[in-house]
Amino acid sequence: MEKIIQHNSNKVIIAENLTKKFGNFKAVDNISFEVERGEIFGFLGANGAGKTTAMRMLSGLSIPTGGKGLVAGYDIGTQTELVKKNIGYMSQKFSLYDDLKVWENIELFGGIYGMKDNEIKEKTDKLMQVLDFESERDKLVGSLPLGFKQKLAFSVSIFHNPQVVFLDEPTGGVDPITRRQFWELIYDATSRGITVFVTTHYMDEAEYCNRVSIMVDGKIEALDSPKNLKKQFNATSMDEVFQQLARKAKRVDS
Ligand SMILES: Nc1ncnc2c1ncn2[C@@H]1O[C@H](COP(=O)(O)OP(=O)(O)OP(=O)(O)O)[C@@H](O)[C@H]1O
Repeated sequence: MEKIIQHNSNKVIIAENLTKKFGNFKAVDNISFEVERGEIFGFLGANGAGKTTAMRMLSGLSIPTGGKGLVAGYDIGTQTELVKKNIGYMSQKFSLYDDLKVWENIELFGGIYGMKDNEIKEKTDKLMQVLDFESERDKLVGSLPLGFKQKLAFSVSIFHNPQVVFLDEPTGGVDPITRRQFWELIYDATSRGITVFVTTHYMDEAEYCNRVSIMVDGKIEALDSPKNLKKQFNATSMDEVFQQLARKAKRVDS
């Protein structure tokens, strides 16, 4: 099937009036934005703002009820299998198998993405070195600390070298030092041209992004670099920016 965006296009994600309704309720309400290749794009919003719903649409896991989107050059409404092949995805809910060993998880996901056995083996060796995980290779993933699991899950999500990776609260529940180590892996991925689209509730992480959008009740209320957003909202931190916008939310969610 013909690609809609040219290979040399620098826009890896394009959302145009993207909307998702559940019955009459607009979980995602007409959002538009573009993300450039190699960018770290932070996708912020209070609980229930619509982040996960939007991210699931962009990942080919849920069909929009309105508007359109292109991810890695493919239409998220009609080419979901191609979208899924060209992206990585990591969330707290969709992650590694606890009852498989580290190397077995890598082999499994590499295989799902159509990688050849020798390529998987070679890259696994390299990854174990980079993560300093050689002594964990034969351990069950379920026995690893959460921070280790998150680093491994991220590495597995980009193992097939996708154009873009979607991370839904990838560092939930770990301490700031472990989160910082995780972000080193993110920077390394972007230096190899992988685009990172990340949701987080941690405002220190928002500061690490090239640009940040903030959703309120299904709509994008602000979108710019952390520096410009602070200027625009006359704030000293992203936390302050976020608080000013989140206060406007009418939607109540658990
Ligand atoms: N399948 C569904 N059917 C009906 N309503 C839904 C469905 N999925 C999500 N919603 C609602 O859509 C809204 C947005 O939910 P979503 O999970 O996208 O928010 P979020 O910004 O990711 O929140 P959180 O930070 O809590 O994960 C919420 O009000 C939620 O209850």
